[in-house]
Amino acid sequence: MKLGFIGAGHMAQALMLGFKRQQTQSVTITVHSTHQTSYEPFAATNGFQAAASNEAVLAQSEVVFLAVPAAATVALCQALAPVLKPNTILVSVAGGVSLAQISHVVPAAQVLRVMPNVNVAINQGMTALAAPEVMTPAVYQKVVALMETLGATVTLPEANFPIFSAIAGSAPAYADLFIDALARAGVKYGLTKVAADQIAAQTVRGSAQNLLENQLAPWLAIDQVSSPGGTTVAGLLAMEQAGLMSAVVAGIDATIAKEQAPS
Ligand SMILES: NC(=O)C1=CN([C@@H]2O[C@H](COP(=O)(O)OP(=O)(O)OC[C@H]3O[C@@H](n4cnc5c(N)ncnc54)[C@H](O)[C@@H]3O)[C@@H](O)[C@H]2O)C=CC1
Ligand SMILES: O=C(O)[C@@H]1CCC=N1
Repeated sequence: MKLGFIGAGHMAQALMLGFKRQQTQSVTITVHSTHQTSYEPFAATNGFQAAASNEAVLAQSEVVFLAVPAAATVALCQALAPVLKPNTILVSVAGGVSLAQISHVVPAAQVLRVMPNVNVAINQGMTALAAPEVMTPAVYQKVVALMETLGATVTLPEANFPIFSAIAGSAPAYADLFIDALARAGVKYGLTKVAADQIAAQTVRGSAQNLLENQLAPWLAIDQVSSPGGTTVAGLLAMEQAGLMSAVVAGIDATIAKEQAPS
């Protein structure tokens, strides 16, 4: 399948690297962004085609990912409208930009909204897709199958995108913050940061895999670690006293509030 990318920042690069790494579908990638110095070397290093313009990406691609800053997405679609081919599928990854806002400026286009996270780069992503009412199921399934090569997917109503974006799109940063906090505690007690980072990351990876493989609710796994009268429950209670769960929920509240009222 011929894939195109407009934008070559963090999200676009994660998607392109994931598509390069997966072995389920045969894909070719064409990319353009406003920063020549970033997309041209990236394309050359990875065997992708660097296009001279956004229009050239459109001309060469069946599915085009729009991965520019959210605030630039509608204007980008407006600029692309005159050169859009009717069978091109546009896939917007922009947080907080609705299908209605995009379809308003490209009414004849086949547009889909997805929310991936950066873990798509290693085919461990979590991606939501919103199925537009006007798109045929076959076209929609084609994009679902494409995104499934990058990790897990879920179809959600667009109304759920802000919460999904918070607990999956942004959450790699929040999970990394927790890992960093564990590691810094390790440094406090004498471990090197390099060793502590690895220990904390592997522990969190194992815990996530345990929940998924055994379909365990987190609280059940927490109980398994907490020996009666032991160290873990003492740590858990101190974390709760410091407001860990409330702090996380407050962070998610702020994430959603920002998406719903971008600056
Ligand atoms: N970074 C992340 O983890 C996630 C980001 N997103 C969405 O992905 C989009 C991009 O975010 P990032 O990659 O983080 O930003 P970024 O700032 O790293 O990348 C933006 C890219 O867009 C390019 N660009 C800007 N205007 C352009 C135009 N008119 N034509 C062509 N290229 C243009 C820039 O040169 C740059 O390559 C945003 O809409 C964001 O909401 C969605 C999910 C997760
Ligand atoms: O920070 C952001 O706005 C984007 C959307 C989800 C993850 N990153």
